Amino acid sequence: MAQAYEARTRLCAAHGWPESAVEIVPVLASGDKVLDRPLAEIGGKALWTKELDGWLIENRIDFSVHSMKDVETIRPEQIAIAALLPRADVRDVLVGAGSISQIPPGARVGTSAPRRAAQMLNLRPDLTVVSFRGNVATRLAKLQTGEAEVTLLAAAGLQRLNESGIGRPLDPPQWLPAPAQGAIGIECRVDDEATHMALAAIDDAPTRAQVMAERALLLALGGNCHSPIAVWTRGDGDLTMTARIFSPDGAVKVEAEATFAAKSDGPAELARQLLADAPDAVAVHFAGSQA
Ligand SMILES: NCc1[nH]cc(CCC(=O)O)c1CC(=O)O
Repeated sequence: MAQAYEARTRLCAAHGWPESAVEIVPVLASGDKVLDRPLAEIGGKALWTKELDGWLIENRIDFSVHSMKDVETIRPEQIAIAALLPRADVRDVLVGAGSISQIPPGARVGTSAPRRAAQMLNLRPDLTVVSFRGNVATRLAKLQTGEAEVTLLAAAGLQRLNESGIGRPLDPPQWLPAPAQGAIGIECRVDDEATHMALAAIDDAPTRAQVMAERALLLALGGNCHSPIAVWTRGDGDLTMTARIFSPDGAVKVEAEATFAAKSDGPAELARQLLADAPDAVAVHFAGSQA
């Protein structure tokens, strides 16, 4: 909802519209309904877009607002990513300890994200990962009740909830975010030219360059919610991308870095390099290119 309000504010400001020109229709995603199992188990990312995609295609809404981290790499052909809002803080924050090295030996890390679990176990093999789902408030409550000592959350999500005081940001290159983390995307029907044009006015070019490159990397890796992929991209016209893939237990980490032009096949090339360098223990978790 915070993302939807931000999208409305930017859209109305760009066109001089009153906020009443945009009606916000809350739609509960299945990912928010099923909270007792890890996302990877119940079907992954489509859980965040399925309902809204249906509403959009059936003309019940004119555009939908998503956290791009939750949007699958292959979209329905009727749907266009019409705008990407200026990217917020891409970092994860650590809650429950002042730094990764200060986490008590053998502590439990609450997370259901394969990327966060593998990345943490790679740095701290002594830790134990426990499954942690739900919204920010639920996850923080689980820390309070002692289900885990530490957890990881996206800084962008906390900022949108006015909770940016929580936790310690984890800086790249030690800790890398998820593909498209911190970016809000707005989608409309491909054939709705008026809405597409209205939304194009608030599209942020550097964010689009980075997010599309990260989505291209994910696609070329054949990545999904079961595959721990972390990536950090900086730049605009020329992008520098650092990408890591892990074995689920964090024991193996493969890294590659490259600088390439936006919209080039740089991300696919980087993906090929990662998969070529990955031992079978890691590569087996990826479908390879053309996923
Ligand atoms: N469904 C998880 C999810 N998807 C997007 C965000 C945060 C906002 C963002 O990264 O844009 C979160 C919460 C989290 O990872 O802590």
